[in-house]
Amino acid sequence: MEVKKKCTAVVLAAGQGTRMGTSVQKQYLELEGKPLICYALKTFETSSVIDDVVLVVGTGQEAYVREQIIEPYQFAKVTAIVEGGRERYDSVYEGLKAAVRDEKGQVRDGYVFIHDGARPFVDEEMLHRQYEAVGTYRACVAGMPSKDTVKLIDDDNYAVKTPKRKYVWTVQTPQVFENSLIMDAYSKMMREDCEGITDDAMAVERYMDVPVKLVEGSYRNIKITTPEDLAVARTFVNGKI
Ligand SMILES: Nc1ccn([C@@H]2O[C@H](COP(=O)(O)OP(=O)(O)OP(=O)(O)O)[C@@H](O)[C@H]2O)c(=O)n1
Ligand SMILES: C[C@](O)(CO)[C@H](O)COP(=O)(O)O
Repeated sequence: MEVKKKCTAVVLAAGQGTRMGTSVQKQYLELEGKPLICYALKTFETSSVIDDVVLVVGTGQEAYVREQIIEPYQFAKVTAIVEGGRERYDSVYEGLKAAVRDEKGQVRDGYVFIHDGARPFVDEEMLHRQYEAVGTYRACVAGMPSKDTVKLIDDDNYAVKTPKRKYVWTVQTPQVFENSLIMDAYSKMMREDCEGITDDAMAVERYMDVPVKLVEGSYRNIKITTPEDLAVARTFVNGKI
């Protein structure tokens, strides 16, 4: 029987939530009785795939997060809380450094699941699909076929290209990688060029000779970005759809 590889989730909660426009950062907004970040953390806590969690928070927020999130909700799998950086990729890199190294500082065998704390509806089935896929492909990201036609535009908003819709997926998190692959990709990227990087797969696409596999996520796995997303999230939590 194959031995299960260690899986660490890096959960990102160091963003400002500018597009949400609230004084409280969106990951700590209350969603039907508990902070939004608790939904993803609970899924990882109860998952049979995820062994431990590194939580990436904003500067100076560690005590707040311990007192208001980790302790009251008993998230025992959160073994490290680290401070993130200015851009999402800075935060991911901080999380990765804490997630993939052993006591001797070597990158250990295993997989890392990088997840936006602002996506509350990651689910256990998705984690299983990704665990299966990463064993084969080394790099896999959750995504779904685009429901809309997508246009590439120029700086003046003129359409320049319309890709065939069957080839267009919108990408989500978790984005899952072999530890050594994503560490190599991120280390190179942080040294060389992070321009325009908006997801983790791009680090592998840009710096490693390994194709990234898209794995079915879920249409419920939305990122809470603007106020209308919160209304949808409430509907999901209340089981109305
Ligand atoms: N420097 C950053 C930026 C983002 N994130 C995290 O990355 C996820 C996805 O980012 P996004 O939705 O863009 O969040 P924000 O950066 O907070 O939002 P905005 O761009 O509207 O400010 C979120 O869980 C966010 O907390 C992070 O940890 N560190
Ligand atoms: C990683 C991501 O969630 C995939 O859709 C997304 O790219 C994050 O982007 P944002 O600019 O931080 O919202």
